[in-house]
Amino acid sequence: MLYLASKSPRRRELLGRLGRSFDLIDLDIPEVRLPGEAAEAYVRRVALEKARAGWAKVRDVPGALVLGSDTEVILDDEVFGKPADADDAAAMLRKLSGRTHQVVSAVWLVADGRELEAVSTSRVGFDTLDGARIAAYLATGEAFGKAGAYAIQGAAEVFVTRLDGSYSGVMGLPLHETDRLLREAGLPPAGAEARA
Ligand SMILES: Cc1cn([C@H]2C[C@H](O)[C@@H](COP(=O)(O)OP(=O)(O)OP(=O)(O)O)O2)c(=O)[nH]c1=O
Repeated sequence: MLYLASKSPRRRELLGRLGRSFDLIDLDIPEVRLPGEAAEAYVRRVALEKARAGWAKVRDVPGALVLGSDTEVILDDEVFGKPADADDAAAMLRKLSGRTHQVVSAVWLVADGRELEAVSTSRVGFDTLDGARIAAYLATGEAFGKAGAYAIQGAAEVFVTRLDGSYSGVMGLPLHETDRLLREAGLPPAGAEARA
C-alpha cells in the first residue's frame, strides 16, 4: 500500500496524476532551519522527517511505502517557506521581484528497511512586481500556505518569466522524480495499475 504523508492538497492532486491508488497520512512536522544548515540540506531533512513520521504510523501495514516531501523557495541562501501573514508574504514577493530564485522539492520514499530520495531543483524567473501588483495578488488569498508566497499553478503564473526545471516540482511534488522512486521501490510503471 502506498501512502502520502502530507496535508497538501497540491501533493494529493499531483500524486493522483500518476494513476496509482494511495492513502493519506496527516502529519504536523515542525519546519525550522537549524543554525548553519544549508538551504538544500534543510529541505532534504524536513522531507525525510515527514516520510519517517508517516512510516512510523503505518509500519505494521504489510508492504507499506510512504512518500514525504518538502518544497521551499530559495534566494541568496535565504529560505522562504509558507508566509506567516500578509506582511511576511508581501516581503517575500518584494524580494522575489525581478530576480531568479530556486525552488527545491525533496521527496523521500520510506519502506521497510529502505529510504530512497530524489531532489528536484528548478530556477524560476520573476517579473518586476510593484506594490499594486503585490497587493492585488495578496487579495486573492492564494499566497498563504505556499512556499515563497506564490502559486505557479494559480494567478502567480503570470509573474513567471521563465522556468528551468520541473513545473510539478515547483507546485510541490516533482512527478518525474517521484515516479522514478516508486519504480525503484518495485512498483509497476505508472498507469499499469489503472489498466489492469
Ligand atoms: C512555490 C510553490 C509552492 N506551493 C506549495 C506546495 C506546498 O504545499 C507548499 C510548501 O510547503 P511544504 O511545507 O512543502 O508543504 P505543506 O506544509 O503544504 O504540506 P505537507 O508538509 O503536509 O506535505 O507550497 C505551491 O502550491 N505552488 C508553488 O508555486
